[in-house]
Amino acid sequence: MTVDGSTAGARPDAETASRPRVKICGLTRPADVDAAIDAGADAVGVVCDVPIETPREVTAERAADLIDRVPSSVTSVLVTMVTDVERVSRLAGRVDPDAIQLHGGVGVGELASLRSRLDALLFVAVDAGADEVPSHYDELADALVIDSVDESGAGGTGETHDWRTTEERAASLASPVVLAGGLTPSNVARAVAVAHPFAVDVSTGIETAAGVKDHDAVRTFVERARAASVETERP
Ligand SMILES: O=C(O)c1ccccc1NCC(=O)[C@H](O)[C@H](O)COP(=O)(O)O
Repeated sequence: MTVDGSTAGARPDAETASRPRVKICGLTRPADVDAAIDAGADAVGVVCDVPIETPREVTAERAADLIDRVPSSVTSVLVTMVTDVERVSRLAGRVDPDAIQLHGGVGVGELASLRSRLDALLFVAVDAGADEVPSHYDELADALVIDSVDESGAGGTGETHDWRTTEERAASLASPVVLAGGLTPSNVARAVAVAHPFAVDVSTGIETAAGVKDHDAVRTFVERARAASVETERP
């Protein structure tokens, strides 16, 4: 899931330019990574180094193994709540993802530093309920993940938010917007129709148990998200 409108390594045609990209997140098992890739996901995410209790957190070693399975045509994303520049750089060095998704807030100095030091895309999570998006996020991030986060800024809540508000917010942002929070195979087409995101991101809504993906749900989610056109649904 590059952020210039193409899938990594491929030129976008008219069809791929108008469809939302799909990120499958919170992967903890090799079979689930393979299932997401086989289903046609544009990006896959693993959660590592977060200060909250979550069954989706994996060690850096496991994160590296999972990301090692991801072909170059799919964007691998390391999701973390660490923002200390040295620590993120070390983690990125061990795991070697295409992109890093930061949750929990990140200052302008840290974000600028990460931007200049890391050879990875930077996605920053934004609280869907916050009044405004910090301007440095829009200036320095490669994409903004508008998510239903908890009080610590963590994602993976399984909660939806007001997609209409997200759509209005996205219109004022220069960065591509990734819609996350409570998406499921049943609601993703409607979410795309309302919010017109660049990409959709799902974890909880395709699980049989926390951290375990339902492969049928993964396939259905990707199919329905891909079938939903951002351009043709725009009013
Ligand atoms: O999944 C977690 O437990 C998690 C913990 C801390 C930071 C981020 C986390 N997950 C991020 C994601 O899985 C996605 O970006 C998104 O939040 C998925 O939301 P949902 O579909 O509601 O689970």
